[in-house]
Amino acid sequence: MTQPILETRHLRYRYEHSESWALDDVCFRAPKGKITGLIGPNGAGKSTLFLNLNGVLTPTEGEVLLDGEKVSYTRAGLREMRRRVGIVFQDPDDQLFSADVYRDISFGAVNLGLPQDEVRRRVEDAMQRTGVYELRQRPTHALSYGQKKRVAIAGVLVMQPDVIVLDEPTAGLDPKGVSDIMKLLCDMRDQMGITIIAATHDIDIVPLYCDYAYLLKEGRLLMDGTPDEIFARPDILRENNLRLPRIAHLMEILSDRDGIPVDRSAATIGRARRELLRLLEEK
Ligand SMILES: Nc1ncnc2c1ncn2[C@@H]1O[C@H](COP(=O)(O)OP(=O)(O)OP(=O)(O)O)[C@@H](O)[C@H]1O
Repeated sequence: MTQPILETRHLRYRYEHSESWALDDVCFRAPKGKITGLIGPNGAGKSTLFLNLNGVLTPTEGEVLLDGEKVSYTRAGLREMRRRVGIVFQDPDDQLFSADVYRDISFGAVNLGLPQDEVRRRVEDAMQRTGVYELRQRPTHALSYGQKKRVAIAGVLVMQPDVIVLDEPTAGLDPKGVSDIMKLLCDMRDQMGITIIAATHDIDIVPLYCDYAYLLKEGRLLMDGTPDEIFARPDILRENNLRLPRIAHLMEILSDRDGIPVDRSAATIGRARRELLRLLEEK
């Protein structure tokens, strides 16, 4: 793995009045400039981990490191952490509260005390990148769900973060909305070098867009690796109520129903392509 920009070491978190650990001994490393997926069933601890990753929650035990430095939970340390690690909640209505799109996106930059010109420059850049420029005067309540998601991402981009953490970025979107939002995240990685961490129940996102992934269950990390490594263990995914990606289902159908001798565990585009090319060459 390349150098992690954000890391937890033996992180444990227990909510007040709770007897069990929401996170237990979690060693999570987000490689710099990559997209890391976090998959896991309901209640696995994904949201709790995210809130620890940007300082909204303070670890009960263990530590969080940003760029190799232990996070300081002083006022200044937390302000710096929240500027560098942006969070996008699952429901954009939890994030948008200003009267119109422009004001909502500018909120964080205004709060940083930046000069007006710089605020305007950052907001315009964020609106262009997220494709919401045309909506800038609209009231936020008059936007579609997908548009609200983009505005929420733009509001984080104006902070010029190093890392953006997104809870279920594709939930509630139609298929085009899903590919548009994932393309936006890939562009932010490729053009701006932003590290992306995304929690998702949408397993198809992992082989298509993620560079690395973690599987979390009942507060513990069960497995991590590249998509190829993760999907080489379909038994573990099935045990945890996660289905295989569609690519793997296709390979299973070709193998089991049609009797074509492909490796039925090929779950990523790269492996499926290699399998199909191998077959063509053998013909
Ligand atoms: N405010 C809270 N107080 C007490 N327990 C909580 C609180 N929030 C979450 N929990 C518990 O912590 C554990 C992890 O929850 P969390 O919301 O982090 O999981 P998740 O993976 O994000 O779930 P989902 O996929 O359903 O959003 C669960 O057992 C949950 O009941």
